[in-house]
Amino acid sequence: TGKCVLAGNWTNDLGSNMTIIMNSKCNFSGSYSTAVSETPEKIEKSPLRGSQNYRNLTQPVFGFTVNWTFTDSVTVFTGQCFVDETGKEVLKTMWLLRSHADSIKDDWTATRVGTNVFTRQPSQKE
Ligand SMILES: O=C1C=CC(=NNc2ccccc2C(=O)O)C=C1
Repeated sequence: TGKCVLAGNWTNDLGSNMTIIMNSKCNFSGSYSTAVSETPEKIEKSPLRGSQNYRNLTQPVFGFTVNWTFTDSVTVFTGQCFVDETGKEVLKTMWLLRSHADSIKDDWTATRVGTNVFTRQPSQKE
C-alpha cells in the first residue's frame, strides 16, 4: 500500500477546497473554502484544526474541526487517507455539521451527518 499524506490541497465532491499544514507529526491546521452556503454571505475561508494517528503513518486516520466564519456552526470530519487502486490519494470522510439552535427545544434538529470524499486539488503546475 502506498503512502497517503494529509498535508497539501484537497477538494471534495461539493467542490469545496481545503489546505492542510502539518504542525507536528500528528497535529495540523489549515483553511477551508466552502463551495456551499445557506446564507448569501460572501464566502470566506474558515480555519480548521485536527490530528492524525500516532503510529501507522502509511494510510493515517484523522479528525478535524472546521469553525465556519460566516455562520454559527461547526463541522467535524473524521476519516482515513487512502491510496486507491490507481495510486491516487483520497480522503474518505464522514462529517457532523452542528448548527446553532436558539433553544434547547430545537437541539434535536441541529446536527446533520453526511459523507465527503476529498481528492488532491490539481496544483497550478498541472
Ligand atoms: O454556512 C455554512 C455552514 C456550513 C457549511 N458546511 N459545509 C460543509 C458541511 C459538511 C461537509 C462539507 C461542507 C463543505 O462546505 O464542503 C457551509 C456553509
